Amino acid sequence: MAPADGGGEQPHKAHRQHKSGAKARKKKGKGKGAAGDDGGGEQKNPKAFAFQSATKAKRLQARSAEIEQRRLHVPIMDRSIGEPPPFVVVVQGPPQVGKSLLIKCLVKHYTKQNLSEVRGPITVVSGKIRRVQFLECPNDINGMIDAAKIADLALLLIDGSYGFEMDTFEFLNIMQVHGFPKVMGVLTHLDKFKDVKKLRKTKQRLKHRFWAEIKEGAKLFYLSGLIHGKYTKREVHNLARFISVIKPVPLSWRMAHPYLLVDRFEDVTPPESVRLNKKCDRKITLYGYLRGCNMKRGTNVHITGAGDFSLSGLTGLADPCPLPSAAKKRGLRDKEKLFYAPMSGLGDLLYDKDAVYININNHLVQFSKNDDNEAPKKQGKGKDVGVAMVQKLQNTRYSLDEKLEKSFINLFGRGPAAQSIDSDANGNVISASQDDQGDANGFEQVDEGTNIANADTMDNDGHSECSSDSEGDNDDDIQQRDRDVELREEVEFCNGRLRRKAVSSNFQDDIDDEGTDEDDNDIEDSGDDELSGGSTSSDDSEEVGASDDETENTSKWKESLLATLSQRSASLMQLVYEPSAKIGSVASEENDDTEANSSDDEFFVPKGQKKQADNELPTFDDIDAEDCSKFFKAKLRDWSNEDLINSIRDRFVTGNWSKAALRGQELNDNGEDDEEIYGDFEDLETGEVHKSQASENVEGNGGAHKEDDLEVEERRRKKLALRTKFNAQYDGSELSGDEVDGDKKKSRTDNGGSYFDKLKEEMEMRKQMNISELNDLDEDTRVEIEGFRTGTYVRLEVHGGASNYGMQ
Ligand SMILES: Nc1nc2c(ncn2[C@@H]2O[C@H](COP(=O)(O)OP(=O)(O)OP(=O)(O)O)[C@@H](O)[C@H]2O)c(=O)[nH]1
Repeated sequence: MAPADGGGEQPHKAHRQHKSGAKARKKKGKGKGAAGDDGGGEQKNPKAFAFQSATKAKRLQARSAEIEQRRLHVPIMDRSIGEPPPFVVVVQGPPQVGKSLLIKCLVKHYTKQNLSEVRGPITVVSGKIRRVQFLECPNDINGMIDAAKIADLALLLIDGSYGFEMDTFEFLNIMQVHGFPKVMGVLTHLDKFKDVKKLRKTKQRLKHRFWAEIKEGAKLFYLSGLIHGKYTKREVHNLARFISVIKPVPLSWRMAHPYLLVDRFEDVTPPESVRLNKKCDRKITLYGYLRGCNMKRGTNVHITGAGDFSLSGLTGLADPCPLPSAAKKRGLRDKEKLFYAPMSGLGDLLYDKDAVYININNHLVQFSKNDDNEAPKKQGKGKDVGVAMVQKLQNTRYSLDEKLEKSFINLFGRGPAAQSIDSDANGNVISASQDDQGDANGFEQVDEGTNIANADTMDNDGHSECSSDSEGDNDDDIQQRDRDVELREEVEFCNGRLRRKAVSSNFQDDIDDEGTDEDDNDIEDSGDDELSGGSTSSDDSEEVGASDDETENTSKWKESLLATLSQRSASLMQLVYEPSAKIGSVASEENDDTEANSSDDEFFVPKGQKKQADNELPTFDDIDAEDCSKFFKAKLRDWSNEDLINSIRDRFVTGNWSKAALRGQELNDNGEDDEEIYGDFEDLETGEVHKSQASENVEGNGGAHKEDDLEVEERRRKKLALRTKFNAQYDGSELSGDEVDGDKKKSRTDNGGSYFDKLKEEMEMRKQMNISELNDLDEDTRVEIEGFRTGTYVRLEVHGGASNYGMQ
């Protein structure tokens, strides 16, 4: 049929909206909800929306108040700026439980690299903004104590086929003392169970025992067994996901002290001194990521197991395992899956303060003596100079001792040979150390090579059905269960070694025991979806006083600054732009009163003597020192003295205010006088107009001032921007703007939330101000004032204490 209008477009039939029926009603309701045009039923019938039961309302109120209270924590000053240091995962368990294997599997998961042996901390990049450092906890009590101090997450490995051993409980107790970090249990050797029912019961029993020890709902992973000598990929993947999302618990002591987990160390003692005296004082360098808080030069350090030392050097190095740039792409490309394990012989480059060491795999460069004839063939071309040199060095017939002996004999000849012998000796010493290193590397790499070959065959494993379950919890309550469990140690010989079984009377340890099936489905039901349930809140009771963080280090950093400034020769910049005297005066101005007023004679009085003169009592300013608890005997003003009280009377309402006003008047008068003295005047004879200093500055240096003003203005704007950004992110302010529920708001204020919010805001503001101020300084000055920031890879140099390092 032809269209009625004779061509054009056929008009579409208009949509007919439902005016009645279910659809229309639904739409109506929606519209009301969104626009709220007619106020809805709440306005029409407020009674219907009022609470029905007073008890219920009371309970609701109590609940919301409880939730609110739980939200509140005394804020801790977070001093970290920039990239955070890697997250430390300590893998602990009794001997032969599978610690090394688990670390190897996790490293393989994150980096696709096979680790031949687990030695020292292993750093891997696990995400765009996250690095993880794995550490195998040694099987002795000292090792456990050290590991507990630095752990952010502890993976407790338990031999499922045997049950709990004493090592696990010992480590748990140690961790309790050091501020409990996050803990996850991992059951291994579950493949030893042939009976499925027995396996299920054992899992159940161990899970409840674990919960009793840590808390209800603590995470427990099950590694069901090995496939080609490795844990199944799926289970490792699940565990890795957990590790990646877990949030570290902020422990107040750790956040207030700088510490580092050393992942590499070198003995840099001159070989000659070692030769002369094997027990001479060694010089060692330690490398690691700085954690906790900033660290300044001149700090004393404690090396666990060795003692206290003063630092001879502290340098910041380039990050050996940097985070991939966050902005570029969404996921992590294979190339960027970085890792760093210098003690395990992984990683090609090692950076030092003034050198870079390159590791070359032996199978790539076959310099060993056996390949003497084959090497040139493999190269295809003639011998490279470098290759020839290395092989020549390998072909040395005489040992170092022999050569030294010979050179000693030659020395009597007094000919030109004596010189060459000298240099020879030096050369030998150097090459000897290189040889040593090469040998060591070679040894590791041979191992690695064989392992890689093995692993390649392992990789082709099929997936087994995964039964990895994680027992999640949604409960944030960190209160630990009461330890009313009686624990007994039973030493027995099992699987070729002595094992210390942990037997508790409250829990049936007999695996063969047929218990009730009450929770049989529990394990299978809980799954990976509970990832987010893992975060627990920390116990903040000990974190009071964190708000004073800014001031607590004041006196210390000023002291060290003054000391360094007085010692340091003036740099070129200072010579050109500032007289060195000025620096001294600025520093002394900042320092305490006594030091500022001290004469030259006093300046050269040794610090110790000065203290003695003060009757060895700490000064008032020591209260600001880092650990103020030590200085409680500080000599404060004697407020029983009447004169002293009178001297400050004017500052109170009862004081003589007229005097204070007079004083103010005098000050103003003086100011005016000054203006009169130095103000503008016109020389009537010459007709020259002299202007006051101030106005001259304003006019004459108008350009410069404008620039200054602009800078100030810009800085102010920057600060404001930061503040707004912070406010926008901050949940409290968001709520105050958007929150509709008046009750909630009220309870927040009532519960002191606003107080904590204010504290937090203040702290954040202070931090931002510090950052913006410090960013204006050049790097050296910044480090001098602030110290090295957390997350920096630092190199510590320590001198002395040979026997303590255990490296004779
Ligand atoms: N059947 C079975 N064997 C396992 C399991 N986990 C680890 N193993 C084996 O247990 C042995 C010890 O593993 P490691 O990783 O060396 O254990 P470890 O805890 O590092 O041992 P130490 O460093 O000596 O304390 C290895 O041969 C593993 O293959 C498992 O779940 N089932």
